[in-house]
Amino acid sequence: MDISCSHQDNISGNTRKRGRPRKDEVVGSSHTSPHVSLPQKRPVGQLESPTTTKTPQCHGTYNDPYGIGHSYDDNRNGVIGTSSRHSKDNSVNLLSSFDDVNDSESHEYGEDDMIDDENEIDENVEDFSNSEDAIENDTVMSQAHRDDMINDENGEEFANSEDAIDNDIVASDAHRELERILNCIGKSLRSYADMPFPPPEFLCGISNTLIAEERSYDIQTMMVEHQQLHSSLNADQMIIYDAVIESVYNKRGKVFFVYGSGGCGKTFLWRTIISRMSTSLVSRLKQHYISCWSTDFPFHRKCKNWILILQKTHIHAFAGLEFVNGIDFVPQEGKVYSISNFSVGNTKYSYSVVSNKKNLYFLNFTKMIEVEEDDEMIPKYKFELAAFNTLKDKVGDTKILTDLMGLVQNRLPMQSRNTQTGPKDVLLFDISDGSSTVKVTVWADLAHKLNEELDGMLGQDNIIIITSCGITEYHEQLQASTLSPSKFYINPEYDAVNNLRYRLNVMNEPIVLDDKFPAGDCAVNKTPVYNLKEIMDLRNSELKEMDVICHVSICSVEEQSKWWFYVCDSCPNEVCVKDDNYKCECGKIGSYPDKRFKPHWSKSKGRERRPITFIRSWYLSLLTMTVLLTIHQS
Ligand SMILES: Nc1ncnc2c1ncn2[C@@H]1O[C@H](COP(=O)(O)OP(=O)(O)OP(=O)(O)O)[C@@H](O)[C@H]1O
Repeated sequence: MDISCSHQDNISGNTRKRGRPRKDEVVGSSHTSPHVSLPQKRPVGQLESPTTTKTPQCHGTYNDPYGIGHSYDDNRNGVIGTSSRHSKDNSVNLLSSFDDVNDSESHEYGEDDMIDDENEIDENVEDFSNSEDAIENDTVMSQAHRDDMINDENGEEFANSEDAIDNDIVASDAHRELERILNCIGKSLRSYADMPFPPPEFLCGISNTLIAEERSYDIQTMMVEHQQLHSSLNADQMIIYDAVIESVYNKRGKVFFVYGSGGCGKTFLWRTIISRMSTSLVSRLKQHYISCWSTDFPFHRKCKNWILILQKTHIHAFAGLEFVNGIDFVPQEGKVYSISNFSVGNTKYSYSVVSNKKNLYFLNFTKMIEVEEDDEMIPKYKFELAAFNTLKDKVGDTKILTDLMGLVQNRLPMQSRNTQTGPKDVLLFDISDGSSTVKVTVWADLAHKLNEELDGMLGQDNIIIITSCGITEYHEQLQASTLSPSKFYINPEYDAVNNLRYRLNVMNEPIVLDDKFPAGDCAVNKTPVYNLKEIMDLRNSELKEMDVICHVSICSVEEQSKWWFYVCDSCPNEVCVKDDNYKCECGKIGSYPDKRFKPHWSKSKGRERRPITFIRSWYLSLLTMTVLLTIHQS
């Protein structure tokens, strides 16, 4: 057997031969060798060649500046890797964080499997309270839900819903037809910069032939094929396989040349790698599932909406009923799930519940597995809390719904309101941020649930977070009203809640500092006490992990360098203070940004300086118990 660079047809030859089997193809039947049949398989390294080396050669020395799939236009001459054609439509995007999702291109796989319901709010939602008398305004909101209503630049409140839908559909249909015609002559609307391109759901069945081919692979079949092929790889093939997969999964972007004589097993290896790629179409993401509601629109399929918290932020996911009915468990809020084989697309519709510009689409073959061990890297909650003094801008905003936080005040007994769909129960109360109040109307079942929970918490100051509200204004009084995706959280363990509580306390009473040094507990717990030198020496000890209490004297507080900063709750950027609010480049204005720390500590004054990162809970105790105390005392 030889493996050589000159093996032309390895990639540039007939792609069907090298490609993945279609749904109608039988695994293993797409390629047979005239020399070696499978029952008498002769793995790489055992096949004879009189002229060339028997050892497969694999080089992975070139970095791909663009990442897999964009690294080389010409992948002939025995280059084994992921061709741009494959990666473009079946990319292996190992998304490890939300940033990756943000950065990833829109992926759409198999239109039949796509969820085409990207609408945002349930038609049957409880809607905005009417500014007049807090009666819900079903008409306005349900029209808003059906349409992509937007505030007209000229001041016209909302477009006529039915017309807007029709026009959109007609336009998209026309663009689809144009695209189909252009495809016939090998062109596309995308070639014309000024021409709009129809949304993916309108492209069903007319995609570019290559894309259509790529989408027609049967994932289940490919998984079985991969298992079969992979289990047959010989040692040499396995080394190359591992190197390629490692590069792809760790985004190293290497280019590999695998060469050898005819019949030595290059194609076999190629098929094994490609079948692996296609079984991991897109990333695996761990996420907290936090919220669920249904949409059911006249022209869209039913769909579950989930809000998923990823490592840095959260995202709106759509799961079609085929997927929901196909899983044998009900996802539970707060649990962590690993999901794979989903699609990522741009947010195109109004009434988003999060500001994230990407959505996840669960496909029929998306996998969702509960993760038992939570490494606590994914936060339990994630909100985009709006500052009260920015709410005026959100009145009538049909783009992004609003999360609010405040102290519950002036709760009225449950009452009933007449609406267009009949009488509905409402719970009315105010929330305060210490300087202003917002009137809140909670509708129907959510109202009963909230009322019950607040009844059980009488006599204490309750801080509530209400998500996905609509904002209205009446007589200069801002009002928030719950909608279908709205949820409430009373006194959740969330930084912003602690901040607000602290702020409210500061406003009402003098700060009391705890003058007990926490290290006093060490005698009780028998935790060993080490000085700084002894702690540093622990680096050389065999102990891998231990709890210590460290007594340190703070000689000075570094005032010049910033050792913490505020970050936006919509994106990871640092925010700056402007007009009593925190403003981010992304446009978000908030009152309760998250804090990030980048402290340094000194082994001794002026000498070795070590950057360390503390998790927030450690810092809070440090701040209240030590740093604040020291500052005040000195
Ligand atoms: N590890 C393996 N286990 C079983 N069969 C194998 C293995 N490796 C290769 N084969 C078989 O050996 C035959 C030749 O392999 P393959 O077609 O991959 O070689 P090749 O190097 O691509 O040949 P050519 O350069 O002529 O295209 C095929 O029938 C293939 O199924």
